[in-house]
Amino acid sequence: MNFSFSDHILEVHDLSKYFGRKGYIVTALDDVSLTVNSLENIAIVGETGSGKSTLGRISCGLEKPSKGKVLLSGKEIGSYRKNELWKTTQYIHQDPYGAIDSLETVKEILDRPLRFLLRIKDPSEKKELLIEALRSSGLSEDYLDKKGSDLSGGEKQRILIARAFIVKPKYVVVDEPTTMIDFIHRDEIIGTLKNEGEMFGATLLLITHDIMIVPKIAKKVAVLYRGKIIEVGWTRDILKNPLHPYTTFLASIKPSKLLGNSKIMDVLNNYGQKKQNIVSQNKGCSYASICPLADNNCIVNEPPTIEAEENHYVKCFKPGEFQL
Ligand SMILES: Nc1ncnc2c1ncn2[C@@H]1O[C@H](COP(=O)(O)OP(=O)(O)OP(=O)(O)O)[C@@H](O)[C@H]1O
Repeated sequence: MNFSFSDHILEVHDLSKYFGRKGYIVTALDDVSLTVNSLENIAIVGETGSGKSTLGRISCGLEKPSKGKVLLSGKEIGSYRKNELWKTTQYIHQDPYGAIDSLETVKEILDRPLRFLLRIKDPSEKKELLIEALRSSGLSEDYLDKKGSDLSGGEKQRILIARAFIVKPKYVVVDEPTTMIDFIHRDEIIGTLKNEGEMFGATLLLITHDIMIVPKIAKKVAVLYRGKIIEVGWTRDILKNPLHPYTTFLASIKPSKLLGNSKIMDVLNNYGQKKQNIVSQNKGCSYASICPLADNNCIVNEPPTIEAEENHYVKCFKPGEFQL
């Protein structure tokens, strides 16, 4: 499935990733193709284990594909020098608690990319960049001397955002930015990410379980299910008119303000658990084992990818037939 734009920041072609685990192979990604235009943020949604982080990590060079290729700004990702790669792309980790050393000061954390990637030595230039990075992520200069242990989860997340954008990357992968954050701070973090992307001219790839935050930040969305893209298109089209039964299910979850992310994840994970009682299939649609519409054709044959409306692709024999 190829969602095509001009001026591509990212092109993923026929990407597969296999992990060997305890004598058997896990297919984390299965023949994924995706094209992302510059400055058009994309969200990758799907349940636990669907391959979102693997796709994000490969797309910014943190992991190597088993098959296929990735072009970043038109250049094969494997051919970047390390220094050049980390000035072009950054990855914001999903766990701000694990990613920030509690003994380091904010100044030390933010200084590292300035020293090792941008090679900035002049102290006044450094200070200016540090303050700019803090301000644009919603924190004041006073944070420079705070230690990791002094920061709340939301503040840690903002420091990770500041650290990523301080090098002015063109492409940033943001892995589950709100999972470990209080529900009430979720929108603020999403707003900060969106503003930073716009301010620094970076395209974001947002990885999330939570389809509700997608329209706040991403123009496009790709839905992953068991390592395959099963639907991709403009966010507004997919939320208004989901065509794959799985996307229909995702789009139907309307959390109240009282529901936190963990609750949404529980719903999705419980839904995914049903799979475990069903014999896994090698052929056919990967969703057939739990799809309410599946018939013998879906079990035996792999569904084609069709363009159901302009720039709205779905991999299903019965697009749009499932309603909740
Ligand atoms: N380093 C690894 N070694 C072995 N298996 C892995 C590794 N990384 C991922 N996997 C497996 O690949 C599959 C996809 O994992 P991935 O983390 O990409 O999914 P995800 O959709 O991001 O899940 P989550 O939302 O829980 O982070 C899973 O079955 C996972 O167990």
